[in-house]
Amino acid sequence: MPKFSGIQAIDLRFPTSRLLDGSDAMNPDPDYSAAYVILKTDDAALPAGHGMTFTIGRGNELCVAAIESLGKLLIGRDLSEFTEAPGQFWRELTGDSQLRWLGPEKGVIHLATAALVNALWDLWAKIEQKPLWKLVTDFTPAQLVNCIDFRYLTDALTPAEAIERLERKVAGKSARVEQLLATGYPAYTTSAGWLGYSDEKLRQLCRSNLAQGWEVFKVKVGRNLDDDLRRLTIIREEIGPERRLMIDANQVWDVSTAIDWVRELAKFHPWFIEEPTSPDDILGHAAIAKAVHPIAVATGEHCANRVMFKQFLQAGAIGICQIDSCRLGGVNEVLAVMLLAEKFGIPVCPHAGGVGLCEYVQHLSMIDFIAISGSWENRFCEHADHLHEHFVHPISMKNGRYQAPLAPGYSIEMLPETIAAYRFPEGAIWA
Ligand SMILES: C[C@H](O)[C@@H](O)CC(=O)C(=O)O
Ligand SMILES: [Mg+2]
Repeated sequence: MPKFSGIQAIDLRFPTSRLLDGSDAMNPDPDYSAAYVILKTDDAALPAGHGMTFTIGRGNELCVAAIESLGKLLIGRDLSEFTEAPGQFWRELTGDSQLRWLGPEKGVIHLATAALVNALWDLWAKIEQKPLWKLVTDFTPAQLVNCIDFRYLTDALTPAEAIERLERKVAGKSARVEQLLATGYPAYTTSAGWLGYSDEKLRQLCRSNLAQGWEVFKVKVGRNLDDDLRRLTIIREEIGPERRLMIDANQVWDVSTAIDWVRELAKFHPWFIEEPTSPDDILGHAAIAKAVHPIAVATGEHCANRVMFKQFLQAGAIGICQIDSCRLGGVNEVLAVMLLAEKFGIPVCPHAGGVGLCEYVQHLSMIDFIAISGSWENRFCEHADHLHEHFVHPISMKNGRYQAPLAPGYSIEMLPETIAAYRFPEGAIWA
């Protein structure tokens, strides 16, 4: 049986702040970055697993160090320990008694968990010669549930209930695979509305995105109310009154400011307000949700773990669940949150963009559609048009929809020339 034999953790940074791509009210100058992992086994005939976690620049080196510390737990273990009991393996990786003190299951150590766990899944899917979404949706309900650590969840969802809920979706799975392959998964774009872009650039990008077939748009708000009113007027002029529009404040407001500000913007009919306040304030989100109804409240890109998501759902604090492929501890924990969201009847609209996040989350939305919620109604996977050229198997979009990836793996492997050029600080881009 192959054993894990080596881990390489690499600091990759992309200078996106130079053009203010990705800028918002809280993060004015992000340099999209990846703490990138290559996971090897002692079987030279097997491919390597690739994974990454996402940061916005400074501090990426902390994730690299955490990946190196956590990665030592894998070395010498059999690959089959992961593939036969993925949930138990995940618990062991996140449960190391000394490393766990750094979280538990939050912050840098959990970002590192995501990079390693995602590399494990990439490796498994490559060995099975399937894209990740197909690997997971081919599981029986019991196999899928076996991927999840249910500790801290059973007051909301037990493994037995999860299996029973998944069983209900089995009959329609193959029809949904056909539908997905025929049309792709619905998406929305954030590319037009970064906060640092000029009004003219916002207008031009709305036009070019409409021409490419985009129907659903998200724009950044929250730094200055007059700017928001002007920018939302522009975007409504361009996309019209009917298309869906969402707004994202990236955590800048107190609860009462959020309520007042969103009421001022309500005339633009946003579908949801994203991250209106601290990502840890569950009751604050619940208060905002009540006050701004029927505008939904969305959060998740900074939601640390499945326990926090459980409470957001139990408290009725969110109308949209934004799983994040790198903030949660990789595929296993994302599956747990998607099952919880299904139980509470809340649509999953993953956070994406950054670098690599679109490549990852397309698989997760497809798993949700085929095997978990069985629906794409009111569900859109985020898209942003940056840095896809760096991937061996980049996303493919048509008419604002993600086309199902067909290459084996989790679509996250980067080109060797990218890894050489963007390595921080020694790569040519940074020299
Ligand atoms: C700093 C990131 O670009 C952030 O603005 C992304 C985000 O909030 C989103 O895509 O949503
Ligand atoms: Mg956001």
